[in-house]
Amino acid sequence: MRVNSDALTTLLAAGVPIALVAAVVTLFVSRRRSGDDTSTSAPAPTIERVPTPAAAPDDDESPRGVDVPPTAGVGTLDTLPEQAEAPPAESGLGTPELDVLPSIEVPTPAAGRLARLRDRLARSGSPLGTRLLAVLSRDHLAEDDWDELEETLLLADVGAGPSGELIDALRTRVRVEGLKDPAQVKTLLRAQLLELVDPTLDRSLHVAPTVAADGTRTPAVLLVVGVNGTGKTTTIGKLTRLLVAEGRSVVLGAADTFRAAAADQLETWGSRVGVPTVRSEREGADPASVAFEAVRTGKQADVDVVVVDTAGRLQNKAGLMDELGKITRVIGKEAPLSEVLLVLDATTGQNGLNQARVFGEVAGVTGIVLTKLDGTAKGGIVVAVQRELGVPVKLVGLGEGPDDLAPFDPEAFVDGLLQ
Ligand SMILES: Nc1nc2c(ncn2[C@@H]2O[C@H](COP(=O)(O)OP(=O)(O)OP(=O)(O)O)[C@@H](O)[C@H]2O)c(=O)[nH]1
Repeated sequence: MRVNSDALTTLLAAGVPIALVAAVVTLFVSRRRSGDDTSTSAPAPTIERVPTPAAAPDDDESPRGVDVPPTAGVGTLDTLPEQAEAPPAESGLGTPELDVLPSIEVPTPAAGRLARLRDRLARSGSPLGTRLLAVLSRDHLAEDDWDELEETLLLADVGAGPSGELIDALRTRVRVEGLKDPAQVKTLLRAQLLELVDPTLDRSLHVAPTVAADGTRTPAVLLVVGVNGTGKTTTIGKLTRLLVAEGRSVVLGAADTFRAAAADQLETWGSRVGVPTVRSEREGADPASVAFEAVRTGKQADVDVVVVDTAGRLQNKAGLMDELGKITRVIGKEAPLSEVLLVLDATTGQNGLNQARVFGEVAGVTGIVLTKLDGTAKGGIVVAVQRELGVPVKLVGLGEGPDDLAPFDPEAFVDGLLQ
């Protein structure tokens, strides 16, 4: 690793306890994986931070100056005792200072969430479905009616291309089949909308670690990108809960170093469900360094998934490309990226689509998370953004609550629109 004198000074000033704390995270996670149950709620230690130089790849993109706080190893354990446990005395960490922190929460499983998606869409008034059905149930559909239908779709952010396709398909079938009965019209509309949303796309989240022939496991790495304020950190928090609810072990990487509060926010989300966060104590630290350390820590700790948050607060495409390119290259030294999730705010309409286009070009997006779907009746953005990027919406944000994130289900979504 080449380190210039400034960087060296910074490195020493930052004090980097990577090896030590990674070992603690490893101990914590391996205990959790092995299912050890410490049913007594022993308070866990606060680990003293010891400056240790970070090992890193041997080039200019070497990560440095990252702290790996043992956030998971803390808590009064009254719900999931196996999730947070003090390292044993033989770990060489010395006498731990005892600390009492909040209990670890039990997130709700994903299963019940799809129904909530339907409820939320229905409660949002869903003018798309209601207005479409109101027009389609008229006795004779004149040219103006078809224009009104198309306008309704456009207003719901479905996009010009898909709206035109849906109207053409509906027109043909209504004419050919002579449909009048509202129930039949609704069934037809449902089928057409579903086709637009495309139930054939693979919406599974790739979160399984890979296992080499020799049995070595490499965690799945999820990189979360998007413009600031779209809900990246919140989404990672919610997603972490979803993963924990499925029994997966997780490490978070706070590579949004632009704002110190973002790392605090992520750490808080993680600690609520016993998940550690790798972060830098310095605002403005190299995001790629944090990302690298998070993945390396996740590997050492043998976790299932590493989720990396990013800032997305860049002024231009070239800067964004540089930063995300560096993050992905540096992560790639440790593990392949399993998913690049683009977080988009559903309420931003065309602006969101422009963002999607840029991130799609620079970040190799594999899935979309559409947040704040609870705050808009314009569900058509699902169709438009999938068309724009050619990748599926995999998750949707349905509120600010900790479990308001659901795997996207096309049928539940369309039914929600048509309620
Ligand atoms: N209603 C609603 N609010 C949401 C949803 N997801 C996130 N939010 C809110 O959106 C706001 C921004 O969320 P953050 O997670 O901080 O956004 P970010 O993209 O990480 O922003 P930066 O850290 O500035 O890059 C917060 O107030 C969240 O509570 C959602 O699905 N529904």
